[in-house]
Amino acid sequence: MKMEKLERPAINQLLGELTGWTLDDAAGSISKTFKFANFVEAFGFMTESALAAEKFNHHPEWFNVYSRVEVKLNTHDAGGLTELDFKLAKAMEKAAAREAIELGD
Ligand SMILES: C[C@H](O)[C@H](O)[C@H]1CNC2=NC(N)=NC(=O)C2=N1
Repeated sequence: MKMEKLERPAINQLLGELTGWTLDDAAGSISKTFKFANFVEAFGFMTESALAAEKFNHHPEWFNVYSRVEVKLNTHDAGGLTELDFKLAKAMEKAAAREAIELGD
């Protein structure tokens, strides 16, 4: 997996393959707030995402209250976004889809 910091055209292309993620250009990160039906579903999502994160050796910055999980992804080693962030974002999308109900942003 490449660890080069991505430039804006590549970021826009990869962002287009995701749903509901926001680019913070200044911070060099992407964010999404996942909302579930309850804490168990939110935590199921976090558990599955954590396993993906370990597999990729790429870890999210996130904040959970009850059924809401706010996620921010960037590559601190590269000082911005890399393909790893988008790989993890896709894995998190899959993990969210596997929970019974994802209420959206
Ligand atoms: C030493 C260790 O492999 C690195 O610090 C990894 C771990 N997980 C990571 N996670 C994220 N999000 N960014 C990184 O740069 C990163 N680096």
